[in-house]
Amino acid sequence: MEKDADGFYTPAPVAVPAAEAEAKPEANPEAKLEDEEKAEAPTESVNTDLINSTFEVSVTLADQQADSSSPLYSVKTFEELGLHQDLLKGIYDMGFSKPSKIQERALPLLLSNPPTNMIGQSQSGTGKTAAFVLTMLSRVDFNLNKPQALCLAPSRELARQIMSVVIAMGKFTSVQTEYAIKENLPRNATRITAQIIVGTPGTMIDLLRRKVIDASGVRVFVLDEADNMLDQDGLGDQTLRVKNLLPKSQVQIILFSATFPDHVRAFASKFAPNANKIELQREELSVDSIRQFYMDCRDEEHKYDILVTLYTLLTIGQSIIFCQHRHTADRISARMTAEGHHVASLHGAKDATERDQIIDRFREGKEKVLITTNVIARGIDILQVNMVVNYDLPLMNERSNSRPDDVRPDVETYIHRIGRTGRFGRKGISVNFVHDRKTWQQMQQIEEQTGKKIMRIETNDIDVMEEKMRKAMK
Ligand SMILES: Nc1ncnc2c1ncn2[C@@H]1O[C@H](COP(=O)(O)OP(=O)(O)OP(=O)(O)O)[C@@H](O)[C@H]1O
Repeated sequence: MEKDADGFYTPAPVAVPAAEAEAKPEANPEAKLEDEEKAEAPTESVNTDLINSTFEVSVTLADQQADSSSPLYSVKTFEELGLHQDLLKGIYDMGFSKPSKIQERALPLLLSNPPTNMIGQSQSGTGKTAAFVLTMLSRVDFNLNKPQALCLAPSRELARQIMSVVIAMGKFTSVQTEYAIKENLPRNATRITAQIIVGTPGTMIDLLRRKVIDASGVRVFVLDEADNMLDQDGLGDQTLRVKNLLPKSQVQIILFSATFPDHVRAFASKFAPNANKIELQREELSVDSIRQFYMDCRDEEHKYDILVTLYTLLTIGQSIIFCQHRHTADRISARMTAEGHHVASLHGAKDATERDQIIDRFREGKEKVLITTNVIARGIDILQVNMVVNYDLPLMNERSNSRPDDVRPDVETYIHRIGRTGRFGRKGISVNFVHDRKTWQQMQQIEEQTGKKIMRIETNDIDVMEEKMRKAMK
């Protein structure tokens, strides 16, 4: 496979027999409800106007979009990508002026006829959403009142965010949209006539099974965070079941993610046979505009003290603090709140209404510090987030770790977590807390596997620490 000057691998489509794609066994399909959906409870009508926090951010994109080594670079204009006039209006209305590299590369392939499947990889925050949303909007017949494009995401927060992009980009079209996330539909809904449906896999399966969604007209099936959606340790079974409920031919399958680890790559190729592929190399996975640091903490308690010491820095812009467990997120946030700090916590055990309120308040800047779990490690796009803290490093789940004393870091989740900052060329910093030999080794493995240096920050000289971090954020 040849790598081109822009650092992308674009091999010819690889032929995989369609039958193989369906061959993956469904392990006890009824048993596993996605973790996300288990936690969901009744919610009120959905606020789709989610992207209302962008205007405060000033950024000079022009230089980066003119630098051929940047993932934001393109030689083409949106006009040259074959998009309908109404969609161009939507794009410019969102304030975009030039496509990013993934948009420039993927869109002509995605829009060409006959439709071809796509496996697309590009760093976090480089505009993959627009590429698949514009494809869905381009393939829909607005005169036909039936589902034509389905999009799946791993969390309700991400599904809601994607929907806000569909609505913003489709503003000058007559597109109709609907959610497939728990409790968002009226209970007595019998038939969805909307053309684009965005949701999470469990609810999508339910609506397809009950024929509330008639799949006969579906032409596009998108998986955002596709490696996560196809992972057999995670949502893979459910995603495959959705696919099996769609027509066997005519559906263009589109997979996008910033990461495609080896163990899902082969399955992805079977899931989306004969796909055009746009791939990155491992060392290209995280963007350079995110400066990575670590802090040596003495023990768990010291981690908490350091977090509190960082509070002023955390609130310069906005920050996301990632913990491994829900109870840690709750504990830290309760303690910080009791000590007079202003923080919010979000995880999958909270009910849907509360989750929606928390993320919306954070998006609007009403909360500046969000303490959370991996539930929002992927996809969430909030431009003012300039700092991510890995209070706990992300770890592979138990099934993937052979020995409990040799717990491996989850490098993909790490890449997605730090990618919540540094969006579309903005600067951001990430800070890892290490507090013992094990976490130190885990961080070293992350460093090795990503090929990016993680710099030490002193924890005992607050002024030096602040100065270093402020400088990296500028
Ligand atoms: N061509 C463009 N010009 C300006 N801004 C853009 C452009 N394309 C996307 N953006 C903005 O860049 C931000 C990141 O885009 P997006 O969320 O699609 O990234 P992503 O590649 O899907 O990231 P992740 O891997 O984290 O999901 C969004 O705020 C989006 O509105």
